[in-house]
Amino acid sequence: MSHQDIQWGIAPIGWRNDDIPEIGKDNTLSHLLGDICISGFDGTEVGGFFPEPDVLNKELRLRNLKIAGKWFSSFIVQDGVEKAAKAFQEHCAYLQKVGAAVAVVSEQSYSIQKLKKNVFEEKPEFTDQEWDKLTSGLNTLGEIANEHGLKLVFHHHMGTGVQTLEEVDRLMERTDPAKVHLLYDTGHIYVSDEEYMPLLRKHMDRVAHVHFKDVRNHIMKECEKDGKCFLDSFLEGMFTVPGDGDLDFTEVYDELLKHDYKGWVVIEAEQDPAIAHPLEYALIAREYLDNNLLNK
Ligand SMILES: O=C1C[C@@H](O)[C@H](O)[C@@H](O)C1=O
Ligand SMILES: [Co+2]
Repeated sequence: MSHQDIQWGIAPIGWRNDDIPEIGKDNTLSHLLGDICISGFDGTEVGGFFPEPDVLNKELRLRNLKIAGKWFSSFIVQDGVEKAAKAFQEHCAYLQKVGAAVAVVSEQSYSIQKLKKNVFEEKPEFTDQEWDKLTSGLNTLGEIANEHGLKLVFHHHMGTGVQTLEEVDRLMERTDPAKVHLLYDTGHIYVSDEEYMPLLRKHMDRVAHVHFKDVRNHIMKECEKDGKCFLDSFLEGMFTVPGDGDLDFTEVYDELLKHDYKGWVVIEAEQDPAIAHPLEYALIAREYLDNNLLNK
């Protein structure tokens, strides 16, 4: 159990957002990587605007930064696993070339993540048959990840068919632990279930990647009252970096250490960069981690 076993990253999502490409569109890769160095993180995840592996590797090497992983939207339930597997092969090949540890997978069949629907009430539910299709498909994708020296980490996510603890339970029960791991995202499970520790305590043995996303409670409540969609909720400021919201990350961190967690913890706080200065918020996170988790 040691601090050194954890690598600390910060996601590009505070600078540029793949779901709304207009926001922060002038923030370049150099700008992002420079800010990551200034705020003292070990690396990042790959954003949609990142270049080919050779170009990226040079930029990383010059700054001594690493890549943790990259998001992949699967549509196994809607389109079948063959189509997903083809795209996932390419995804994993890219990740292998940039030395990543994990491939982040989110099942986006019938997802309302990008739609103007009430994210607090209108999420999709999978049928028993769809669950079978999803879980066996994920095992197939997990084999592909393993062949590339990566771990498939499944991202439970607001507005999708795998959002609540109950749904994560079902997914974990029906997938092979050697092929499908879990990405624990504090912010998504808190907005979904209003608590974040039960999921971690229950599934710690499957957790192979972590997103530290903080939540501003009062904004979450307002967004819920107004029936906002996911994208509008984050544009309102529902999410922020650790130290600026209402979650207690000391509890989470203690649990990770207790179980000898070895892997990445990535700060991930989508906000509008025109409102929340990305470097300013990276430094808020840095100060919180240093004062409350790493040097206590
Ligand atoms: O890991 C993530 C990636 C984003 O694209 C997503 O919308 C965000 O909420 C998240 O947690
Ligand atoms: Co996340």
